[in-house]
Amino acid sequence: MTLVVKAKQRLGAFALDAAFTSECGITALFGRSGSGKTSMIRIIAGLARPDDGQVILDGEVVTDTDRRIFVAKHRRKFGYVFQEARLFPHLSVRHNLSYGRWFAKAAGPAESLDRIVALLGIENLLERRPEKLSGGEKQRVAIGRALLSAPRLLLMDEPLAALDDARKAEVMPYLERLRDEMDIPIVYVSHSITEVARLANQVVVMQDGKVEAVGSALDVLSHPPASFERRDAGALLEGKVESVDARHCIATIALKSAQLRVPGAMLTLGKAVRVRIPSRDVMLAMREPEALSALNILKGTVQNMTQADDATVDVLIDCGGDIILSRITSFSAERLGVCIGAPVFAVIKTVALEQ
Ligand SMILES: Nc1ncnc2c1ncn2[C@@H]1O[C@H](COP(=O)(O)OP(=O)(O)OP(=O)(O)O)[C@@H](O)[C@H]1O
Repeated sequence: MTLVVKAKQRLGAFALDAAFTSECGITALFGRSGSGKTSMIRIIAGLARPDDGQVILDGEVVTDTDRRIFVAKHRRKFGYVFQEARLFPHLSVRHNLSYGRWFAKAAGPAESLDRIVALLGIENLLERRPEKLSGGEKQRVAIGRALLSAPRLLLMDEPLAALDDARKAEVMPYLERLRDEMDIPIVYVSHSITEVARLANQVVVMQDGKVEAVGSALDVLSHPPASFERRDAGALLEGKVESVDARHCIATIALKSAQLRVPGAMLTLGKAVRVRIPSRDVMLAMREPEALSALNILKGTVQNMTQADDATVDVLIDCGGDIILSRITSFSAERLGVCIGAPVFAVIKTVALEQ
């Protein structure tokens, strides 16, 4: 599946001028509030016409301003999930789901209700009305309803933004299953680095109506573009659970060549996981530190250094093919003599497991 989007649109004082191509899996549209993510998704959905642009899914043109093609939104057979679940309050969960299916009849073979219900873990909710569901449960039903309409593409606009952290954590594994088990491409709008780090295969970073960076999640997040909130900068790495020390609740994750220890006794051996290491949580040492409480100290070589406005330096460290980012003050960089090519030790204070 390939989605090609090119769009120019003037919205009051705001000018959208963005283009990207995405392949299968989850493509995250990521960026600050007002960067143009929703405007972009509205154009893909057919909820808005660009002044100039194209939307092409797998070779089928659904918008082309030059050729005056604009397929109406209900004929695009795209599914939508919004921030609010928007379920019918007077219908049970089962009937809300059937509503999605009813649309699918025109669209082609529908996914089996049982499969979707099991995928989203909503078996026990089928007879309930939406008012008796938690926010996370409502959102899972909304996703189920969208999937049952047999969409060719699923558009999700901040689907977790209205949920608290506990509900977000509840829904996230279902989104992962959706990504891994359903053959439906997803465009996922978010301004949460945690969601993007955990879910996205590809990331399109939006800034002031333009695409600032595009690429695999691992690449884009580990080489953060200028617009990234500085607190969001960090490395995203993939690895496998190599061993679990149940007594100490510590798992060892094997990366390309480095190993990381992370808290977590419940992990399955061999499971593929992602870890995110915020750059502000990585200190540098020029000699191997001893007797530290930090679980992870990686040896590497400085590959690049970028000076920021606030008297800090982002240091890119190559640890045998695993790239770690460290943010230190310019003062520390000078005092330690950190320079490109220097051997260093990265002392990692926290590792977030995005399993
Ligand atoms: N119909 C409109 N008329 C005028 N300005 C608009 C219109 N729609 C959107 N805008 C402006 O376009 C800009 C981009 O809005 P958009 O909703 O696409 O951003 P976003 O990245 O999705 O933001 P958020 O994360 O806050 O939802 C904003 O400055 C918004 O005020």
